Amino acid sequence: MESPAVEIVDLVKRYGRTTAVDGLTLSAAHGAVTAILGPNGAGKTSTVEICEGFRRADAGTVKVLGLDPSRPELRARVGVMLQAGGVPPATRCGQWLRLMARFHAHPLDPVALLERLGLTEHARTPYRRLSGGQQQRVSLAAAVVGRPELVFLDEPTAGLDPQARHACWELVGDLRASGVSVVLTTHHMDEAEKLSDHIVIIDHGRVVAQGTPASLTGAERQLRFRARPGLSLDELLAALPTGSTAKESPAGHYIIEGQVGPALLATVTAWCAAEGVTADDLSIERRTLEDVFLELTGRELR
Ligand SMILES: Nc1ncnc2c1ncn2[C@@H]1O[C@H](COP(=O)(O)OP(=O)(O)OP(=O)(O)O)[C@@H](O)[C@H]1O
Repeated sequence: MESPAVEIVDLVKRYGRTTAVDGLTLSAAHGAVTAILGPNGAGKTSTVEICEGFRRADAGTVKVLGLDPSRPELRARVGVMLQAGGVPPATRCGQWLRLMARFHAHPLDPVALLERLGLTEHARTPYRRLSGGQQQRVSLAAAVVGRPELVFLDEPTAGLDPQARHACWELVGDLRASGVSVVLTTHHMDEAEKLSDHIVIIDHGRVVAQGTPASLTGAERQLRFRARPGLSLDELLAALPTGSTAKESPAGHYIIEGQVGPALLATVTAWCAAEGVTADDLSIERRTLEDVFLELTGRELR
């Protein structure tokens, strides 16, 4: 069996008294898109930057394309998109991409890449004069122009408008289709669900769940509605078939799980009518990745 593109075992990273990564184990398969999700401060960037060779681990092992991340030969094989850009401020983005392309044996065409990411008319603009979203796209282009075997994208669509976000998603889809392994971090659950083969949710520097998007969200459906906050869930549950669960999360948003079908729907609407409650936006849906994420990592702000 082919070894993973990235293999992390028992990784620990400390900054003084803060343990940012606390025994994290994960692997990212070859030719797949792996998304690392986690609340602010969960340890995503620390983990990714150790894989990129920018930070040193305090304990554990990390292998990137089978090699230690500090090995110089990885530079030609791995593309990196940093949160902070990493492009010299005075450099024109077209010039920067051409330079990056020259470091690689079989680069993508920089002109076509600029066009694809909507940067053609900004090719001669110094990096520091570009908008945040344009700078973000330049960093993305720089990460992939060398046609890497593996690419790390740290929050690639943060601050991008919907058009640019879609262009980025298409690019990631094409990378995957051409056999490139992609490891990305994101706070956008829809993006992770749409793009990834494998999702790893981390919190407090450890993996709390992982799997395919479908295995994480499950096949179970939920009935959801909005109504005034503080309805008696005990009374509602008493009216529902055994095995059902009901919760209010956040206030005024009700979620019922169990044998979700017409009978349950009828019971809920009848109960609401008897209580004089108007149930708005009543719908039957699958659990979303965001539901799973919040269940696993809580609602507390970090
Ligand atoms: N250079 C540093 N010095 C001190 N503490 C740091 C340093 N870098 C990160 N930390 C701390 O380590 C923890 C993990 O940070 P990290 O940037 O890895 O999280 P993250 O999951 O990428 O967060 P975000 O989603 O906000 O980007 C945080 O508590 C952060 O404050």
